[in-house]
Amino acid sequence: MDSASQLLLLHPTSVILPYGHSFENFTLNLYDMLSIKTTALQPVSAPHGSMAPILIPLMIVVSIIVYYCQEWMEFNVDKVPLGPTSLPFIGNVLQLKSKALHLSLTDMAAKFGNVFSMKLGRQRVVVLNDAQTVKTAYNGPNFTNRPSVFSIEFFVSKGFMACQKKHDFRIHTKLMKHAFQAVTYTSLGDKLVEEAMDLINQFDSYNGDAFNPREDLNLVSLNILHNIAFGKRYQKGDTELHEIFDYSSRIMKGVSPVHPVNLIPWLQRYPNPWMKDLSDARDKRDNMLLRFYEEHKETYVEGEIRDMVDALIKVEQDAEEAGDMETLRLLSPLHIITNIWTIFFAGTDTIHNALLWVLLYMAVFPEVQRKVQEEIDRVIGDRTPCLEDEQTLPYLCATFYETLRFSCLSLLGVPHAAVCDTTLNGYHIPAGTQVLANFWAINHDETTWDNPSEFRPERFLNDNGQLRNMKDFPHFMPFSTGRRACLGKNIGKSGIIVLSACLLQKLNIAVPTGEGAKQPTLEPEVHFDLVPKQYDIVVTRRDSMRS
Ligand code: HEM
Repeated sequence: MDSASQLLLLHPTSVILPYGHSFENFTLNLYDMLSIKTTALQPVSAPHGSMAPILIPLMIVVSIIVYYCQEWMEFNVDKVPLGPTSLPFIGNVLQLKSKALHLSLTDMAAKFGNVFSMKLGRQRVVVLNDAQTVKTAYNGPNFTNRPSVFSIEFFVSKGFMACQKKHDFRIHTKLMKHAFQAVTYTSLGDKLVEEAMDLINQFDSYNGDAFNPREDLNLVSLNILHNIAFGKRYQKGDTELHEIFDYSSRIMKGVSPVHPVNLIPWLQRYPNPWMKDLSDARDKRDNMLLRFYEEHKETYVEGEIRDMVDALIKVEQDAEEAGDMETLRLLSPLHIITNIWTIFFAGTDTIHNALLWVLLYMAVFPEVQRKVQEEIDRVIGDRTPCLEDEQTLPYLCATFYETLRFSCLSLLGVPHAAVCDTTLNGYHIPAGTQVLANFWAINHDETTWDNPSEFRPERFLNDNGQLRNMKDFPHFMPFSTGRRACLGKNIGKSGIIVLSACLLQKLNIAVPTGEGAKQPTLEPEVHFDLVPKQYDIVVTRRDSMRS
């Protein structure tokens, strides 16, 4: 989620971090807020004989007592999931290691149980730490909402992401699935190969010197998603690409839960620089995407679906012919571009992040890379890889799954919210409470995985080297589960597998060697997702190695 979230993604006043939003920034911002509040509370020299010197400390003490009585009631009377004692204003933020959020949450689960709660700022958030509980919650009807956050709704109010009405959400989902299917059956494979070939040429240009692949992979993932969504791809330096980067990064900052407009609600109603910046970014995005939409309308040819915009124009025309006003209501140009942009935003960062992990693991685990290449040579040979090859490359598929499990790039998924007052594992969860799944704990659970701290694609294969049935891994859900599970799962999987096949057919990836070479670490950086720390690799042509 979230570019979105990091998807975008997307989340609230309080406390959901958007995809890609650094957790470190989040905690720092809370400290800043706190220092502002404490400064604001400094008594300004009280007049002689005033009661202020006694009253203010007394009020503070009473507030603190009331705060802890409320917390005691929540745990012992309301029976919300147990959790660590919090501090007023900042909640449990100080107990979370910003550099190892996944470990902090897992430690808390060991202490308070697989369903625990904590406070982020003033909001109580419930964290689910085992596969069965996540399935119970996410596969049922009571946790299908997303938390409500002003700035997220500001950007996606016309789309499925912020939709809280069951009926409308169902229509949105049907439309989105339609858009995805249309793209999967058109030229997805060709688009992936085109990106892979450009990337190989780009890597060639480094002539075997060490380099950081982050920017190149960013462009590749943006191009894949933009091409699927709007039928356009870019070269480094294109003006339109800069505009996209510009408004996307402003939107990313804007959807942060600690953005001033989320923290101080009256800012949402009066003109101020923060609201102006949000409006400006939204206008730039909408103007560009509405232009793309109009261009598509003018050049649309019945029966030829070039991308998601065409797919939804077709549904729109079909609905017009059938007089289906119910569907048309959610197919205005603004609905169409908002939904497609959300998918673009959600997919770009996750693909980027997944590719970064794949390249890192290939460099650090050369034996795995060798096995992947041996399979590609045997099955594909010199032919250009295509979408259908996914079925015949079990070792590469297993490596993809192991990459998702081991890196746990989607650490907490996208936050859910309770639709109504409900219960989970005997605990009371009030309506609107945010719920997070700790996928790191699930992917590294020693009771379900054999030696989870080892990177071993073979765990997904049977004795004949074929992919095991995914039913053997009911605890593995890298794309989450239930009605809000990842919509781009197939594109994500095919995208990474086809790109990896193209790259590893032609290239060897290694860690830099020699004096002063920077060695990569497998430790992640905690954004909302888990992202590899900056690293360098060395890439050489396989054919040049053979000759
Ligand atoms: C390896 C790549 C990917 C992984 C690991 C991944 C994982 C996830 C996860 C864990 C969620 C949260 C689901 C939940 O809230 O329960 C999610 C949501 C989502 N993902 Fe992905 N994702 C990937 C790629 C993509 C791509 C390529 C796209 C778009 C083409 C995409 C679009 C979305 C959307 C739109 C949502 C929000 C769905 C909703 O709110 O109903 N994802 N993804």
